[in-house]
Amino acid sequence: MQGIWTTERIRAAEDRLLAVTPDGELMRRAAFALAVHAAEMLAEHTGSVSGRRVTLLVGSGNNGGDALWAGAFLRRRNVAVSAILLKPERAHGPGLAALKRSGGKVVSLEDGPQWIRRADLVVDGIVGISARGPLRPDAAALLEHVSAPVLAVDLPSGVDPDTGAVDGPAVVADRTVTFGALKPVHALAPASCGEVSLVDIGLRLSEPDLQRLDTADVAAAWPVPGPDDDKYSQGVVGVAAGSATYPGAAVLAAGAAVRATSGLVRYAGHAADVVRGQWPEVIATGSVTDAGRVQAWVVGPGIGTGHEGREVLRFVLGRGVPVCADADATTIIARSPDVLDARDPDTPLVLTPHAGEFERLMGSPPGADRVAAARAAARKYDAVVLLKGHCTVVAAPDGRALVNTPRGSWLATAGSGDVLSGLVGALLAAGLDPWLAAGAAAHVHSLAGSLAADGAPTSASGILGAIPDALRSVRSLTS
Ligand SMILES: NC(=O)C1=CN([C@@H]2O[C@H](COP(=O)(O)OP(=O)(O)OC[C@H]3O[C@@H](n4cnc5c(N)ncnc54)[C@H](OP(=O)(O)O)[C@@H]3O)[C@@H](O)[C@H]2O)[C@@H](O)CC1
Ligand SMILES: Nc1ncnc2c1ncn2[C@@H]1O[C@H](COP(=O)(O)OP(=O)(O)O)[C@@H](O)[C@H]1O
Ligand SMILES: [K+]
Repeated sequence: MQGIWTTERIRAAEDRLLAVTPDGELMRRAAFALAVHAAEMLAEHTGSVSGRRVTLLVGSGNNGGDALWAGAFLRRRNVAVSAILLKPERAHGPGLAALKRSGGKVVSLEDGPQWIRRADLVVDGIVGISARGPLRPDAAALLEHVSAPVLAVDLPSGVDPDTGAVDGPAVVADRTVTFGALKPVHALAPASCGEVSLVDIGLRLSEPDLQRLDTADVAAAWPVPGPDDDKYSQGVVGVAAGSATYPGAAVLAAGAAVRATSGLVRYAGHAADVVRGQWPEVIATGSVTDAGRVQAWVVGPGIGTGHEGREVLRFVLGRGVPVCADADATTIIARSPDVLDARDPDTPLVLTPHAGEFERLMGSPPGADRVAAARAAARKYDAVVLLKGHCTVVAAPDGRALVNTPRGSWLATAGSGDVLSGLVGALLAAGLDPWLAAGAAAHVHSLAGSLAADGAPTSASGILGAIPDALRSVRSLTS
């Protein structure tokens, strides 16, 4: 697991470290690493370092100080460094002195645009973890002139450090070099951060506020059959999805369950014939009441939100096994919360809303702080909540939260959520902790999406077809 800490926690840890570190030492550690990355980017984009032009955007805090010191280090490699000071009277004193000593140039805010346009690389030192609200107009105006690659110091300015939300003009970085620990912005705003590099400056932090699964975590968690297993022992998953008019959801959710784990998948609903035709290995029946025993249910995609759907949901919630309630099932729960009375409070429930379904469940949209939103829903429903979106957040009622950072946006295609619910259900049936099941499913789902797309649009069927390759790629770490 990768740990992610809020800026409040990071600031407290920095204060502890600053108290036992010589003055300026931490900033120099940070800035040296920045300069190394800047040189690497110059070499990558222009073929050389010496003689290239770097322009620093320098705010009034330590983030600007990092940029100024990095500029001084770059001068040693004969880089032409110019610094635009947003508040000259408040620029970081020692950093500015170091830049001037090294032969770096300070240019006025008015002349800034031409220096930005001529740069081979722009270093964003406008704001770091003390940023508040949208970028101020003078900083925002400078960004209009940026066309060179951008290296962000600690985080891309204009993006909220704790939520990743963007409200107005903001830096879009090619690379972000961050110090001490990952902050929420790095997991929640991947498109603004670009490639993220973490530099160790010696910070010591305890339990993270947010986590991200490593491929190795997913590999370790994903169930594989052993010598003593048979088709039943690995957990049988039941899928209650689709309808005669909309059989696609049933085919996709059941198919994802088939591909996710070995063992057995049952289907119950009005699309039994179509599911059987597509997946002969699935045992399909017309109704949940005669589906047979399962160790987890996936319920909801395409079942409708009327009386029959409600009764199907009530039935599966009452079976005493984990349930992944998706799509129409989340809408039914929002409209008729009493269906949850059928649930044994000790059996796991995973809800997988997209933003619209979340709004139905909670009465308001997720808003800028999606982690807090998912946590609130998890508490309210005493369920694991997987909040879908570009970055998917998974929160448990006990407060654990993880984020799945996507590889592009290829998953934004019809039916893709049905594939995800099949994956979650298969992992629940195998007995995984529901929070980990949801996180691991989201991880493999997005990996399958990017493998299926491979640079061109894909479809839910494509994502489904790429699940084996995604699992092979994940598992290659363990073999
Ligand atoms: N501490 C450490 O150990 C280490 C810290 N390190 C570095 O320090 C960084 C944190 O530095 P920091 O705390 O000085 O604040 P920082 O983020 O630079 O902001 C400064 C000022 O910006 C302003 N401002 C705020 N919002 C704004 C907006 N929307 N638009 C425009 N301006 C805005 C506001 O100033 P104001 O003008 O309001 O007085 C605020 O005070 C951290 O990210 C890392 O890079 C590393 O060196 C490693 C060691
Ligand atoms: N812009 C995006 N980038 C990455 N993933 C996305 C994006 N938009 C949607 N997704 C993912 O695609 C899936 C869509 O699910 P859902 O909204 O239920 O669609 P459907 O109902 O068509 O199956 C979710 O896993 C979601 O996280
Ligand atoms: K920055």
